[in-house]
Amino acid sequence: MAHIKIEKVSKYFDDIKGVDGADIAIEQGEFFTLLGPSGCGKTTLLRTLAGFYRQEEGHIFFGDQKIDDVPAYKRNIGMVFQSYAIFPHMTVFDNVAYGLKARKVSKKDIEKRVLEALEMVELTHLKDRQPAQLSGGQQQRIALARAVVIHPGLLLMDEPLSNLDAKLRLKMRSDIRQLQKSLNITTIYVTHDQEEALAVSDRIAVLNKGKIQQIGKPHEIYLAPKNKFVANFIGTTNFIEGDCSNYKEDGTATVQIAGISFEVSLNSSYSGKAIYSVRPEQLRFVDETSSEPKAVVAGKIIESTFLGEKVEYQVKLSNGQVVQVHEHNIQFKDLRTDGDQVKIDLNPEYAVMFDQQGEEVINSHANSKAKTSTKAV
Ligand SMILES: Nc1ncnc2c1ncn2[C@@H]1O[C@H](COP(=O)(O)OP(=O)(O)OP(=O)(O)O)[C@@H](O)[C@H]1O
Repeated sequence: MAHIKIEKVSKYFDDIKGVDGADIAIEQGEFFTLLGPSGCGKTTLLRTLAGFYRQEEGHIFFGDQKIDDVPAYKRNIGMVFQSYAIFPHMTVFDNVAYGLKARKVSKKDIEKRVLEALEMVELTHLKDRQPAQLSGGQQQRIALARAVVIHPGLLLMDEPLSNLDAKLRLKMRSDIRQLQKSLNITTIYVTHDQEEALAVSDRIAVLNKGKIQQIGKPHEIYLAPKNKFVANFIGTTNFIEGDCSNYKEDGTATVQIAGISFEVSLNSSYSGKAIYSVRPEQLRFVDETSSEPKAVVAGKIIESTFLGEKVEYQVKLSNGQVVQVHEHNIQFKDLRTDGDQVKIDLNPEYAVMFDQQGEEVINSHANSKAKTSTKAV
């Protein structure tokens, strides 16, 4: 049985649907991330789970217990927010002890558990300090210790790293993940940062306008996006418009893109405009020696940016469209410069093709062979 089950939950603010029919089942110990742009409903869903909002539709279960009518303070949830929300007038120790005192835990047990929690976040040596004497990263660690010290059944984190600088963010996200794994706490994490989501999550739900677009493991979301929104929101991709025609019994059809045409396998019959999505690192330059290029199109490099581990090229195709190509493992001899004429394999094997509206995947691409868990419940 799922540890947390969100069943067709909708939360309205007058006529705005903050969350629209969310269906999610989360396993014990899972690190589950709600990812999406500003205003997509991440915080609303988190606050509904916490019991700060009451959903208008649907139900929430913790195990087999329906908790729709359980007040927030009885849900046994630990929370960490973007603003550290720690008490400025209390010491680090007292901040962490707060939830235990409220639960009338004995003084001896409070001492033991607070020290354990501070040890986990490596703050034992600062236990007598006031929060104002601590850095942002240290303050967020107090918030984390305070959330886990109550031994919550569920840990909710709302953009906990957004106030930290880039380097500290990387360190903290890996610390959070390790702590979460070692405690095996089911965690729901909110972020709008797709790289962060890919790095920390067991699974991700991508939201847009209150609706879940896709649920899957990080690689599934990245390699097999279910619609144009997800392909665009996660990572970088090239969208190339084309036409799909001539569907045959064997499941193949002809796609015309950027002045060339080639065969693709479709999931089912389709003809009409299509949107072809291919990631910059999946595109490759080809020459006479390349093995089996499938869909070669000519172009000219109009901008190259050397970034050490990779070079990012902007390539203008012969039909005028500009695509991004990222090359890794660069050797001196491979470097290309502005104005170079190149040929690119549009590589249908790894591309995802959407219908004209960008709502459905129409091709059966290599990535669809990966097992996907896009079903919500
Ligand atoms: N208290 C409220 N009253 C009215 N509308 C609200 C309220 N809270 C959220 N909304 C609306 O509900 C939608 C979802 O908001 P929410 O804060 O959940 O988004 P979010 O994905 O967390 O965004 P952000 O990343 O900017 O925090 C938005 O359209 C927002 O304007």
